[in-house]
Amino acid sequence: MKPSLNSVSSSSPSPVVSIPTAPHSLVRPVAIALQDLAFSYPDNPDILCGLTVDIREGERVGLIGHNGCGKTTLFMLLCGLLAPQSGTIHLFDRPVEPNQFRPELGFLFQDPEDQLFSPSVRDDIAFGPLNLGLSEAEVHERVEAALELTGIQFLANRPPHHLSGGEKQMVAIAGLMAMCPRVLLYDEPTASLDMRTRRRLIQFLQRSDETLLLASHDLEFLLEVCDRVLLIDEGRLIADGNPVDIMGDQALMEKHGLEKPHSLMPHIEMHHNIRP
Ligand SMILES: Nc1ncnc2c1ncn2[C@@H]1O[C@H](COP(=O)(O)OP(=O)(O)OP(=O)(O)O)[C@@H](O)[C@H]1O
Repeated sequence: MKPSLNSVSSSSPSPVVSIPTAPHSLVRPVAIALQDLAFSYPDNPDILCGLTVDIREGERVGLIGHNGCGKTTLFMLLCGLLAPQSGTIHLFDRPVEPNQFRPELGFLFQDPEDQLFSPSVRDDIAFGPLNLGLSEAEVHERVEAALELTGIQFLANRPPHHLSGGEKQMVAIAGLMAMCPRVLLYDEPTASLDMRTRRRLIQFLQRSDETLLLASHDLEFLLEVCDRVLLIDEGRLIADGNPVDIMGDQALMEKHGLEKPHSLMPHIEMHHNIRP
């Protein structure tokens, strides 16, 4: 199917490649609503310029774009760690306020070191639920459930700072899951994972019911997990829709500094030069 060119925002100067995703996603309530979002750092202007997009509950959305296009910045805005210069962000119909804790939102940082600090993995996972004011029994239940969900029971008593990068990543994910968030932001979640752990994460995300927004340069990973992709460049939404159609569009991908994933390339027959 060829992408159709539709303008999805009246303030957007150029058309956005808009490719419909599964129709059932249209009837679910909106989890994240961005309206004309604009953001500049003091010494770095126009990181985001009028971004408008709705993400519905239960969608698994990949966020793609070249290095420095503003993916992590967008996540920090969604968490209220940064405030937009203009535009609005709503999470389940309530505006996101700067520095306001929203337990329904979880953010996996690009570097898991940034979110692990307790003496043991179990304590680390318990930290968030304890701060929600839950009873000891409820905290215990959530920690055990998160350990099981992520398959890291064997790490429960280890100090987080003695773990490998991939193990730390899974502990950080367990810590998020123990908060029972409805929306999860994952920033480069496969960056330090080996093939087996990456596969485990893919299966885990494929089974998850939460709304997911995943920023990644691992396009094969996004193809396996996501039902929708947003391509951003120069602070704007360039394409929005079906992952295979967007990532399979070589001209579109190359124009925005990306490469069509290998699995979407036409099959190339390999000829082995075998000498008798
Ligand atoms: N605190 C800051 N002050 C000034 N500029 C910043 C700051 N943080 C990030 N930037 C710049 O903002 C731009 C967007 O950065 P961001 O980290 O959001 O990009 P990204 O899309 O997540 O990149 P990557 O794919 O490399 O992780 C980059 O040019 C970056 O150098």
